[in-house]
Amino acid sequence: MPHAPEPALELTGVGHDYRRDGRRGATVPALDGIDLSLDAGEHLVVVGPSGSGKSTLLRLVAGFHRPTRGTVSVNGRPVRGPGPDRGVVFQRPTLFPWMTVRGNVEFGLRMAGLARAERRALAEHQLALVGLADAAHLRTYELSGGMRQRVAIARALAPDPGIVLMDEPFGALDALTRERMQEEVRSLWLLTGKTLLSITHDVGEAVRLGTRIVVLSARPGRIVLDEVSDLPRAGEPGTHPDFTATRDRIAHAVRAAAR
Ligand SMILES: Nc1ncnc2c1ncn2[C@@H]1O[C@H](COP(=O)(O)OP(=O)(O)OP(=O)(O)O)[C@@H](O)[C@H]1O
Repeated sequence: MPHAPEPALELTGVGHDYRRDGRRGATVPALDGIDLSLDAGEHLVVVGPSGSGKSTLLRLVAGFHRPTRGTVSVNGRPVRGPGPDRGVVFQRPTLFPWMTVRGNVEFGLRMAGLARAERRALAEHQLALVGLADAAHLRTYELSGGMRQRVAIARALAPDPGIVLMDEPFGALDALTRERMQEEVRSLWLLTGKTLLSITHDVGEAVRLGTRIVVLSARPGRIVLDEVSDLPRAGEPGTHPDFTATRDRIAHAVRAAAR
């Protein structure tokens, strides 16, 4: 019998406690009892009230922290630190202002030791995918917020990571740009077939983008709802007849989780 493919992401019995500064032994329980298995090509969106451990979950997958309990694996390999198999996009893109757009996208590729011509070809491909082919020569201070976030996405995608992690990627953008970026990320996901894990406060965004939606409870964060959705694969998810009912159900779960 053929082997089932490894999950793209697997969390088993994951818990995380932060140590409180200056108080020996005192800890803040941020996450507890997280079991999650995500298939390649899915887009998992994590929602939950403030302080429910969403960013902590993403940081554990990114390898910025080691879990206090349990294990995190990406493509069957335990996560022991940050690595090129995971691309990260933050809420406020951390771009290098002295570099051009292309230089920023090439940065990780240069660190990985790729030759100049190869770096350039990959960067140009990614910039075209995010609609910035004509902006490659600009400095990042010449860009709008949405353009900066597109550069950050191109940079995360360039090394071809197995999974892309996005921590509130549109949280700092105005409503119109945010909507446009949601649509762009959905198209990019359909086009590239990448596995994505993102975090948002916006339940509508979660339903528009997530093929899997997980709701975390308030501290410590535990999974209170884990739902598969086909909406992002179907045309314009915001106009789908199931959109409103799904959004209301998830919003209700988030409100209940905050109590
Ligand atoms: N570095 C840290 N040291 C101590 N406590 C922390 C640290 N980072 C987060 N916490 C605490 O862990 C809990 C979970 O935080 P986390 O940022 O993961 O939640 P979140 O759901 O992403 O919140 P938000 O939606 O407000 O960004 C919170 O109570 C927070 O105060």
